[in-house]
Parts: sequence; C-alpha cells; structure tokens
Amino acid sequence: MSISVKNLSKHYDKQKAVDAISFEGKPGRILGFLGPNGAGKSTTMRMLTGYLEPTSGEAYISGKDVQKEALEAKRHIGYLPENTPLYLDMYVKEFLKFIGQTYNVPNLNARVEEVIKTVGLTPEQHKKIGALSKGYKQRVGLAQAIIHHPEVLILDEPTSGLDPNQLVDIRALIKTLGRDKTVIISTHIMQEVEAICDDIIIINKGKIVANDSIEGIKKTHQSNSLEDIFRKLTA
Ligand SMILES: Nc1ncnc2c1ncn2[C@@H]1O[C@H](COP(=O)(O)OP(=O)(O)OP(=O)(O)O)[C@@H](O)[C@H]1O
Repeated sequence: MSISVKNLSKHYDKQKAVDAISFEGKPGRILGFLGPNGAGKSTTMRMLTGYLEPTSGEAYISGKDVQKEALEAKRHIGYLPENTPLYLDMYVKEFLKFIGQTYNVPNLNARVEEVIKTVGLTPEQHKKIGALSKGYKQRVGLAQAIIHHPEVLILDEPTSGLDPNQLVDIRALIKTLGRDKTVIISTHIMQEVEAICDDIIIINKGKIVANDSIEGIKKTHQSNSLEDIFRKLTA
C-alpha cells in the first residue's frame, strides 16, 4: 500500500485530536478524508507528511516509516498544505526550480517546463506568484507538490476559497494527477468527494466513523446522499 496508517494518535494535553486511527491508501485511487471542523483532518495530514510527531502509532508512505525514515518517505510525498504557503516575491519558474533543487530533480529546467504545462500554468508562467489569482496560486502549489514525481499526493483542502470555475478546473486537474498516484484529499465539501474521490474516510472527534468506497458507503447506509450520511455519522 502506498499509504498505511496504524493506530496513529495525536494528543494535545487531554484532548485526543486524533485517536488511534488506522487506514490505507491504494495506488491509482483518490481517497477523500472528510470530517467536520476540528475533527482531526489537518493533524492527520501533518503526521502523514512527517511534519508533526504523533503521540503514538505509525504511518508509512511507500513502505517508509514517516518518523524513522523521514527523508526517504518525503521523497515519495507531494504535499499541498492548507492555505498553500508560497513565496509571493518569487517568480513562478524561480520558485519551481528552487523546490526542484531541494529534491535534486534531474533535468530540472525541462521538468519545470513539464509541470507548468501539466498544471495549466503556461499563460501565467512569467509572473510573480504574488500577482497570481488564487486559482493559479493553487496550480503553483500543485506543481511544487508533483515536481519530484511522488507516488503519494497529500492535499489539505485544495479547493477552499476558489470560485466555481477555478474549482471545476482544479478538481479536474487533481483527478488527472490521481490516475497514476495515490491521492489523499481532505475536505468538508461533499460535492468534491462525489466529483473526484473513489474512496472515503469520515473522521469525527479524532476517530474514523466510516472507511469505504463511495458506492460502498451509499449501499451500507441505503442513501444516495453523502451529505445525509455525513450528518448521520458526525452529528
Ligand atoms: N497545536 C495545537 N494545540 C492544541 N490543540 C490543537 C493544535 N492543533 C490542533 N488542535 C486541536 O485538534 C483538533 C483537530 O484539529 P485539526 O486542525 O486537525 O482539525 P480539522 O479537521 O483539520 O479542522 P478544519 O476542518 O477546521 O480545518 C481541534 O480541536 C484543534 O483545536
């Protein structure tokens, strides 16, 4: 499995932000990681990427322990954090080259050109990042996440704040990127899950309350509405 999580927990004092969760992410599938505000989504994502130390439990990316083999694991991870932190004063290409260098990406100039095309940044490629619209900034975020050919993409609320047109474009892009990667995407937007995800995990108060394919969860709950199922499981 490209993503394997075993009994992962994060406690803040007495609060169990993430409480002994286990799940797997499969290659070529997009996994939606859903939950209400404060459920533990970002905390899980940050532990998966090795940026936050778990209180207990393990996470493996492409077979590498994110704590014990952090550098190896990071080579297989493309991460788009919530609110996409970017260097606004850098030019698009300058930034992508900078990120590519940190991963020692071979033939970097050609790879930068390639990712710019892949994410649809061509018309804006000569601008400073600070001058881009939110949708194009998000494309830069996705470009930096894929530049080193990671097997696993971890996307934390990748479409928040986008207008309806950009939303459709970025979702289509994620779907395309997901064909040959394992993607985990955190969101609380049900239409997003319907539009792009194959599998779904619902987390509530730090615990997993559902883990199934989209068809599977609808069948189990005898409902076609993910919104109703979500409310039932997280109320
Ligand atoms: N550094 C921290 N110190 C204390 N509590 C924290 C810290 N980070 C997160 N928490 C708490 O852990 C819980 C889970 O937070 P998390 O950000 O993972 O939720 P989330 O599902 O991503 O929420 P949202 O949808 O609002 O982004 C929340 O109750 C939050 O207040």
